[in-house]
Amino acid sequence: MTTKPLLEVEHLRIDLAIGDARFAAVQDVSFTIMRGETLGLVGESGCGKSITALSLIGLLRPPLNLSGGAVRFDGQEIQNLPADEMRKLRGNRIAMIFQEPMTALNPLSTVGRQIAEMFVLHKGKSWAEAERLAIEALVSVRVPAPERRVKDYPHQLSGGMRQRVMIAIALACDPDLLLADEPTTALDVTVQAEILDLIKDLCAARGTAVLMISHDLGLIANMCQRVGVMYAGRIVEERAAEEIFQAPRHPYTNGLIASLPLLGARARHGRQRLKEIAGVVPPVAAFPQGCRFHPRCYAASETCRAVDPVETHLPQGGFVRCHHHV
Ligand SMILES: Nc1ncnc2c1ncn2[C@@H]1O[C@H](COP(=O)(O)OP(=O)(O)OP(=O)(O)O)[C@@H](O)[C@H]1O
Repeated sequence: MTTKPLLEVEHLRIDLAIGDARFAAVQDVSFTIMRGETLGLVGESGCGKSITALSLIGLLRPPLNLSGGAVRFDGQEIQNLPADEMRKLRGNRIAMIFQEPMTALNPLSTVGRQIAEMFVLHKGKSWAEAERLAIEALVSVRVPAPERRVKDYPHQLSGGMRQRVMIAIALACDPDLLLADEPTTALDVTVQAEILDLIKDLCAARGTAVLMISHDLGLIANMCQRVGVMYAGRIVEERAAEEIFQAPRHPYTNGLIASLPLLGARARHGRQRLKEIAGVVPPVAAFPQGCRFHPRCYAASETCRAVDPVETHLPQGGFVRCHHHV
């Protein structure tokens, strides 16, 4: 018996409109997520990670639009779903948490009310029942004194507590898939680790699949079974997390790993200079011809300047998109 993926994304294309011109901000992006699996998307700022996640649940707005490819969720094509059906899917079966919970939470409503709303809207519960479930949801995300906290407004909570509330809202309806876009970037390092552990534990216990987005390869390596490395609107390498970390095949992945701080060395020497990849991700309208990474790549050749590399599928699973991959 073959198991079908929970999410299948095929040849996704997202266009950015500038005046009358259209530029592919994301092009030919394909990946799958199995039930209960955690896939990481990693890459520098501006690579297209967030807009990829937003496109999956119909949240792209002009000047961006999903212009090609297919998104199948649990066997159903959802890229052209009518808005009301997409709204039902969102929150109920696919949930999302963002970097800054303050922007996603309503400042004028108590956190208890905002969690309870999920049970009323999506599960048809009465308000009395939903308020009881909201307290249980706060217990599950390890918020102390939940009976008191449900009466708090978002601004009365710390950043870490707000993110716990967002997780409680996201997981309230027991979704099959959680999209987590830089969920800890705005938090202190110690709080970051607690929130990541919480996401990992809750999703593992409930069998929730996760698409985890971060610019931090270290975080992704800890959280994910498989990793897709994005550069300039493309996935350039996609493999099992341990393999990619031990033996990167794409020069960009190699550069990301080389720029990670080595904790041991830093502890010994106090400070450590990181090897950065020279240059920055170009804006969408200035993606280069040929391989989009070639202007920053140590291995670039004439072929790379002229010919866009295709995905080379690897015998042990996954792929790499590079003319000179190792
Ligand atoms: N509303 C918008 N209008 C114009 N360009 C946009 C808009 N949203 C995103 N972009 C562009 O699309 C590209 C991809 O952005 P995206 O936010 O997905 O990148 P990212 O990899 O998630 O980085 P970050 O972590 O900074 O969000 C970037 O070049 C960005 O400038």
